[in-house]
Amino acid sequence: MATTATGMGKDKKKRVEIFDLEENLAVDLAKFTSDLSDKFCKERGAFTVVVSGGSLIKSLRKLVESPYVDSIDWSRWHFFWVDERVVPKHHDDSNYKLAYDSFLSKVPIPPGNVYAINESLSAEAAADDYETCLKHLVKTNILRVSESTGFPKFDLILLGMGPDGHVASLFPGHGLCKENQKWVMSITDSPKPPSERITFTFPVINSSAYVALVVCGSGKAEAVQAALKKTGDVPAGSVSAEDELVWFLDKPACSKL
Ligand SMILES: O=C1O[C@H](COP(=O)(O)O)[C@@H](O)[C@H](O)[C@H]1O
Repeated sequence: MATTATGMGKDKKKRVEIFDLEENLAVDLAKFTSDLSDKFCKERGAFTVVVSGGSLIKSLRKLVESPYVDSIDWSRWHFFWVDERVVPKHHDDSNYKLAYDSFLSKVPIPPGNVYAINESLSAEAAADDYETCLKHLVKTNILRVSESTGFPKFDLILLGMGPDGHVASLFPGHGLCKENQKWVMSITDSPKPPSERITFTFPVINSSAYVALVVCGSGKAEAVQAALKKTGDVPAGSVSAEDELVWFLDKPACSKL
């Protein structure tokens, strides 16, 4: 059972969905993603999807089950990471490994449509390399560009949020949160290990057509409150989308609202 929260500001492009159980959140998130996949595959013959690491990946588990595993046109998916740790792909800290083990290994997305970072490079070079890859995909019309911002416009970005309110590898008080030129940046002083990472910048995240911000658990309730009530400096509060931002929350995560 989901409740659509009101009184969270006047932003018509923002919706807050609250679920009694994380299980129900996962069911709704799968339908939301599948509906967008159908829409964009029909409209433009491709679906560009970006994921974070962390707990988000577990909440995507219903997509790799019936009916979605058989009904989604996986051949048209293009799969990206909003942030990645600069570690080997088989490392337990790798966001690629996390997504591969419980998602990518279970669905037939063409391997050429899965855009992992080149982790053999330095963090700075890996960020430049990923940005170059995105620019190539813009040239080949797989990735759109936002008419209003000039930044790449993904169809859907699926984000988690840390207990401190960080999204992607954009941490509270870090200068990267203010970057307004680059598409992908490196960070070598991440407060959460591992320290070396790459991350999409806010202009890229906020130029996405749709963004889902998926947050569960009481440990994140204060950051959810600060982000939604705009009472604190938490990066998640700066997330927006060109068409729609949807917060998917379980009851414990919104216990302070
Ligand atoms: O370090 C990271 O943390 C965030 C949040 O993770 P969670 O396990 O608390 O949901 C994640 O979204 C990000 O991709 C990851 O690199």
